[in-house]
Amino acid sequence: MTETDTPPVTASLDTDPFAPDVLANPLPLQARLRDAGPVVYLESHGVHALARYEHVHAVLSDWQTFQSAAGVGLANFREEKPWRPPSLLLEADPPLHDAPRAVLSRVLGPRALRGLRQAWAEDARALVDQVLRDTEFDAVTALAQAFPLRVFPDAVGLEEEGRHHLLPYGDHAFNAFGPPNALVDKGAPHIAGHAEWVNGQCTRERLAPDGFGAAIWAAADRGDVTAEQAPLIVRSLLTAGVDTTVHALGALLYAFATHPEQWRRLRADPGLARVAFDEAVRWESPVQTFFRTTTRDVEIAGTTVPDGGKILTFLGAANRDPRRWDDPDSFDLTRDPSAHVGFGMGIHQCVGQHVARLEAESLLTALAERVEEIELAGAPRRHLNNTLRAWGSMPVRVRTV
Ligand code: HEM
Ligand SMILES: O=C(O)c1ccc(-c2ccccn2)cc1
Repeated sequence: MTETDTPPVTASLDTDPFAPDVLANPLPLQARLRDAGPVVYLESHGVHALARYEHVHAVLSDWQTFQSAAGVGLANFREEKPWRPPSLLLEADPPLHDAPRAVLSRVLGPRALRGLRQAWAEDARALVDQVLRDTEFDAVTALAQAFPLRVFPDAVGLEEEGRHHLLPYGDHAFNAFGPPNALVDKGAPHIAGHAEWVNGQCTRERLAPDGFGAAIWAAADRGDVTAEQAPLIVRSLLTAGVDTTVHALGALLYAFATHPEQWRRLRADPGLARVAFDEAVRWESPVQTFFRTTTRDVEIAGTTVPDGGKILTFLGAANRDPRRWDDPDSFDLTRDPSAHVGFGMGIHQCVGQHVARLEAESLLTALAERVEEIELAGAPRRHLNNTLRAWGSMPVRVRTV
């Protein structure tokens, strides 16, 4: 065998990316994964990991070779029953994916949201005025959780009673993409109660006549999707649309509380609110990882992954890849973050991203009008989740005008 015949050896690591200490601070493992090679075999779960921007982008852009229908978690739906009926968007490939996606693209699209802009801006100002009666508060509970939970359930058309089920339902759903570890065990005893309320809210009669939910049922009445599909499409909003934005807003507030010069830049130019949100999503990546499943034996950068193999894409690592980003670890409003993979990439790229951006812009604009300085008033505490990077609490101190 000459030198050139020797096949490249695939790097492997025995670190568990879903271990509590790694979830609390994933940055060292992300750097090790990026540097170990384009593809790294994770012995802990028998999967192949991608942490460099180039390969994460390429895999998410090729839905035929790297499918979603076998699940986007560690569980392989070809071998085991999902914990709940699969999502018609997230856990479906074309053609099944096409009609539900087209419906949500319209229901959640920028044009549909124009009617919410004024109301959300006013609601954000009302919340901020109320919170700023104190100069110290917990930014997670008072803002990052409070604002989405004030505006999003109303926009969907949910009943008032029972909305406390939303956060724990989503938290369990995102834990369930990981391995069956202690985080999944913690949520399992309660998920039936949360799911009963969530699934009940997806039925036509329990939805207000003028929200995203009613618009999905109207699409079923038009025949764009079937009446059987409509409740599952509404369920997508309730699963994917709450915890993600709560933790993205947490990331945004943490970024500004630890970068006073960037806060001054935003106050000087409030038009930076939207780019600030995307830079926070790149920098913290509230959605850290998820999987794809190969549909054939496929070679990725010299490593052959067999058909049915699970590929773990590290969005957080890709969003800080020095091969793609200058000074990736800095939170910097002068950069163009638009190519980040924090909302995914390709046909499954987040269909709710415009809703998330409008929530963030509404809240951030209201804060920038009144808060001259914001800083941490104590050590923030992480909330651990197998998929989400989140803050459990974040004491802050503000100086207002
Ligand atoms: C900052 C907040 C958010 C982040 C970081 C986020 C992130 C993501 C990511 C990474 C994906 C791709 C998953 C994959 O490729 O398998 C995704 C898909 C999705 N997101 Fe979001 N999301 C956010 C907010 C929302 C909101 C507010 C909604 C609903 C209103 C939503 C609904 C969905 C749905 C339905 C999908 C599946 C799309 C498809 O498979 O075609 N997300 N999101
Ligand atoms: O359609 C659903 O139920 C659903 C849609 C999207 C997600 C998701 C998964 C990973 C990263 C971001 N979002 C979860 C659930």
